[in-house]
Amino acid sequence: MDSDGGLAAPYLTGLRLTGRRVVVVGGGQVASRRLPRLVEAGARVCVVAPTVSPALARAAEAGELTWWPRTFRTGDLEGAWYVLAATDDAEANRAVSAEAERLRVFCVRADRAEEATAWTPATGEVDGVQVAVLAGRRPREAARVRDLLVGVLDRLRRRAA
Ligand SMILES: C[C@@]1(CC(=O)O)C2=NC(=C\c3[nH]c(c(CCC(=O)O)c3CC(=O)O)Cc3[nH]c(c(CC(=O)O)c3CCC(=O)O)/C=C3\N/C(=C\2)[C@@H](CCC(=O)O)[C@]3(C)CC(=O)O)/[C@H]1CCC(=O)O
Ligand SMILES: NC(=O)c1ccc[n+]([C@@H]2O[C@H](COP(=O)([O-])OP(=O)(O)OC[C@H]3O[C@@H](n4cnc5c(N)ncnc54)[C@H](O)[C@@H]3O)[C@@H](O)[C@H]2O)c1
Repeated sequence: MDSDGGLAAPYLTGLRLTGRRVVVVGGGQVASRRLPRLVEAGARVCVVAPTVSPALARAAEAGELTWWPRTFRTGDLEGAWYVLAATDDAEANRAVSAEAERLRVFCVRADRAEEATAWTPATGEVDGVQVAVLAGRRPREAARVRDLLVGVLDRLRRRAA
């Protein structure tokens, strides 16, 4: 917990992940939604999960990411620059988050945002302009505002063309 009790707004930044190890623990719906952006950003992604979605299994087969088909163990975060805890097991998410904290690696926790050191924005891109929206733990609002902004950027781009 940060010194202000978690009330300050997060500090927005852009992680440059090319060639850097990112560990995603869990391979279900939430991990599958977030994985494509991480791969596109050039991260060396390792997914740790006993089972993964068909899309993640295909990405692993294609060599786009590494899949360790087992539950999380202490030591799995070694060398990671960024971590996502996205299992459906609160105890596993807690262990991932605690290990990341110990290693001082920023970590998203899909089930308990107030205990995480990073949050995932709703993102979009138009012609090299990236948009990232956080709406104070209101993910549907974040996605709605992202869609509005992408729509505006798209109209501006078409008008300029
Ligand atoms: C924007 C987006 C980005 C992405 O995920 O890529 C995103 N969540 C999305 C969708 C979504 N999230 C949830 C549902 C199902 C329920 C529903 O429909 O409402 C759906 C819809 C779905 O899954 O379809 C439930 C939910 N979300 C969080 C918790 C836990 C908590 O708040 O403690 C729970 C309860 C879990 C539970 O009950 O266990 C937490 C977070 N979710 C965030 C991001 C972070 C900051 C957002 C901000 O500040 O604005 C934050 C704080 C941390 C993080 O996880 O990084 C993405 C839309 C992307 C898009 O549409 O493109
Ligand atoms: N933050 C968000 O945006 C958001 C959105 C929806 C749901 N959630 C929450 O996120 C969590 C994950 O949701 P989901 O829909 O992706 O779940 P899911 O059931 O689709 O996937 C869970 C994954 O976790 C893996 N897993 C289970 N125990 C594990 C362990 N010990 N080590 C490693 N992997 C393990 C499973 O093999 C599976 O791949 C849930 O707590 C859910 O409530 C968060």
